[in-house]
Amino acid sequence: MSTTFTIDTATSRATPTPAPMKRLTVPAIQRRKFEGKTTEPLVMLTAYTARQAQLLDPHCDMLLVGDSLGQVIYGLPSTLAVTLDMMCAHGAAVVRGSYHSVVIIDMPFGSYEASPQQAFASASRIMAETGAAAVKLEGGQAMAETISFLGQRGIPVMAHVGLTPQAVNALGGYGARGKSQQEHAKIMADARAVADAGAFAMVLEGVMEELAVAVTDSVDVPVIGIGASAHCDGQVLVTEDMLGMFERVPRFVKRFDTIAQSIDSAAQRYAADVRSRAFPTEEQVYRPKK
Ligand SMILES: Nc1nc(=O)c2c([nH]1)NC[C@@H]1CN(c3ccc(C(=O)N[C@@H](CCC(=O)O)C(=O)O)cc3)CN21
Ligand SMILES: CC(C)C(=O)C(=O)O
Ligand SMILES: [Mg+2]
Repeated sequence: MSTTFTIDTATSRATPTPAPMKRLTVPAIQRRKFEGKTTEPLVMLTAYTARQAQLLDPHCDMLLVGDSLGQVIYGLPSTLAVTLDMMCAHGAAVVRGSYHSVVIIDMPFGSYEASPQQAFASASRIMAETGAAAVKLEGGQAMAETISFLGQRGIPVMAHVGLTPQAVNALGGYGARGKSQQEHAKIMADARAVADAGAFAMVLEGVMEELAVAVTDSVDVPVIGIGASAHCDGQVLVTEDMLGMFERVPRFVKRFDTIAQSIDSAAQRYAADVRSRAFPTEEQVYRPKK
């Protein structure tokens, strides 16, 4: 009896046939907007490692390698110091760990804003080194030309409007956006501009709910909310926030577990067992067979 193998085009690795699940595509995600009011919302979570991707992948439509890894993985104070090297290393790991979800990689601060040409150089490196399906970048009207430039050259772009964390210094903090009439109009114009420029979907972060509903109803691509509205076409959260890794989280996070407590408890019991020589026992040491 011989086993047949499939070469996974995303990972170039041989996997036993049949593959567990079919890979979703960017056009399939974009089409979800038009499949009617009964369509289920799109499910997106962040992933930064191969094993995390493996565990989340079967439950998601999209996995985002977010620049939030700066804070979550590297202990940085904001996303501003995240580099292309970091995004490529974690992006490749997530693609290796996933078979089903569309993998999207955040473009880090400083790697795309100067010109469409700079954005293409950075995005093409991300696509080549990771095997991801798309990139995400922050900004509205100011990024429309860049989104269209990348799209025309074969790089699908997810936009990110509303609270854009890479602009934290200009915004003056991480507070909700769209409270004034002026800000409401600006964010609505940003959403329309990125949709018109050909973004296949957009993240809408940290905005007043009324604005989130209006944006979702005003653009013809999926709007993925975070601190936005249940009316959005999908939702995203940072996985570590959702798992309860942190004591303090933004208002928009729902905690589905409390893994910080599990890790603390396990480390405490490991330390006690080492100090009392209760670990290792005969189960964990190598002895000659009898
Ligand atoms: N772990 C994590 N989760 C995120 O959602 C996230 C990141 N990191 N890093 C990148 C950005 C930064 N984001 C943030 C960061 C802080 C708040 C926050 O503290 N929100 C407060 C209100 C703050 C204010 O009013 O000034 C809240 O209670 O919602 C929100 C979004 C969202 N993104
Ligand atoms: C919070 C999501 C949308 C993000 O951009 C990130 O994780 O970096
Ligand atoms: Mg981000």
